[in-house]
Amino acid sequence: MSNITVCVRFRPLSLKEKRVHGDSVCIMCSDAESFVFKDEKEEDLPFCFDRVFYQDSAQADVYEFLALPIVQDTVKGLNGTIITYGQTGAGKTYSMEGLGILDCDENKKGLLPRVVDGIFECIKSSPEHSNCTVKLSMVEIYMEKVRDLFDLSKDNIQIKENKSQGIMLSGTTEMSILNPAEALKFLFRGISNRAVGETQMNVSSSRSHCVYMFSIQQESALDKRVKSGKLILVDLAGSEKVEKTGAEGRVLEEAKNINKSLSSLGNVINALTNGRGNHIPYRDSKLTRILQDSLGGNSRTALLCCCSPSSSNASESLSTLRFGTRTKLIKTPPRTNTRDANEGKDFLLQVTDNQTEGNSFEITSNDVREDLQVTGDQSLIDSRDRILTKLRENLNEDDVRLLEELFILEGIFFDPSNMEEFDLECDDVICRTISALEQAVLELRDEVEELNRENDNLKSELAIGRQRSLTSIAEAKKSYHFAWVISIISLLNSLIWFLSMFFLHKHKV
Ligand SMILES: Nc1ncnc2c1ncn2[C@@H]1O[C@H](COP(=O)(O)OP(=O)(O)OP(=O)(O)O)[C@@H](O)[C@H]1O
Repeated sequence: MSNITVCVRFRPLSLKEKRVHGDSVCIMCSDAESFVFKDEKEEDLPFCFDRVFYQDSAQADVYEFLALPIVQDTVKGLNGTIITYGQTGAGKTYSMEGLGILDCDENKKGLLPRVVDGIFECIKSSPEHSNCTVKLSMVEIYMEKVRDLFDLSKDNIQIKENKSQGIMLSGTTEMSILNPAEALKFLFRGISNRAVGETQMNVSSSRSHCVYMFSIQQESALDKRVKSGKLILVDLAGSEKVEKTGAEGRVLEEAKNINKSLSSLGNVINALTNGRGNHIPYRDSKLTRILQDSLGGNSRTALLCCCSPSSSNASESLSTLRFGTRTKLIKTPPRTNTRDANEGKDFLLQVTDNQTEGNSFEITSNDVREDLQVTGDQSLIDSRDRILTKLRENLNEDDVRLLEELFILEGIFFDPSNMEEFDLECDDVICRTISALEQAVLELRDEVEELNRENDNLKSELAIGRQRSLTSIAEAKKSYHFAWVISIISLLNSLIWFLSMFFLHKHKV
């Protein structure tokens, strides 16, 4: 079991912060892993993380500690994720890209260009590097829609789930990249298409969550096994207090969407760490759905919490630090993704081929079938009705009506092959439905467990009762034999008495 690596980075005070609030900072450095934070009430709060990067930290140090081990693992076939999180203007994009993705200043290069270099260096030193492909796709989540940054006409990409490959973005444009220079060119193109706007905290503020996905495949020349690693970098949009930033109109709408998806991320992390093993609300937002594998599944993940050191931003920085502390409690065990070469080719087809969209529902429908052990037609109908009842409890009326129109009245029972028929606009409803369905399955599973427990109790009570009855029957048999013996003895006694009387009478004693 490996933890998510959580690091904190404080950027230098900005000119504006210095001008308006002076040099006052809210942190006192203890060492490379810990510091003391002074909150708004001037109370000292100690914090400890995997690594703390202070104001004068170098971009190269952040890359080497946080990203390089993940890059190396991705080339070996593990999935990896690197996320930058923090208040707007806290330094997420600077950490991710540097001053600009094509900026030539070696010291200021961010994680992305270094990751690209790292991927190709690791491939070069790998023994299987001759049969290797690297692909890049880029999407942004803007106002709860996933947009392809390489093809802006694809502005509502669907998030799908496949049993073997996990979460996939169906139909996104994938660029094959042969060297770092080519990768930078594509990154520049995608980044230029991002939604950026001016806020009071940042003149060039990212108004969307940006997701960079590198997929690396290597086919072994020896045994033809394919190793595939997926490396996801996420530059989150910054959280902001709208009352503080004075956002209005479109900027306010954007801020509301950003804050909503970040709060869904917080809810997922709380659910993953509260130790109750309950339902994880991944489907509450596009962001959490895309990060599902990274947070709760098959990925080695690092989180960089970016903060302003200024006392004027203490409350925002404190909330970022608390988010980081909570995330540190998640455990994710990464697995190597290896399969046969032919299987690997199928995967490549699946990612690019829209015809396979239906596969996304495979897990849910199979799980439901397995969970309910549906075998015959009648039990299938019974199970469907029970699930529908549960769904009705968890969905609003409109969703249930649409759901019925979509596939229940048609007699379709979550059959993946029928999924293509659905209007893509209904995807949100389907997502909520599947979420509710998962909840229903969990509840039904609890019910089944409860019934099994009751069944076990009844069985043991029955066994005790049976044992008692057997003992009673044995005792009754004993008493019955005893009664027989006593009766025979009494009969013999009577006979003796009768014969004695007869003898006495006959001889006139
Ligand atoms: N470590 C750093 N060293 C020097 N300058 C930095 C550092 N971090 C951030 N900056 C500067 O601070 C400003 C805001 O940073 P950046 O745009 O990265 O913030 P952000 O967290 O991405 O904000 P938003 O969420 O609004 O996009 C930029 O001008 C950036 O160059």
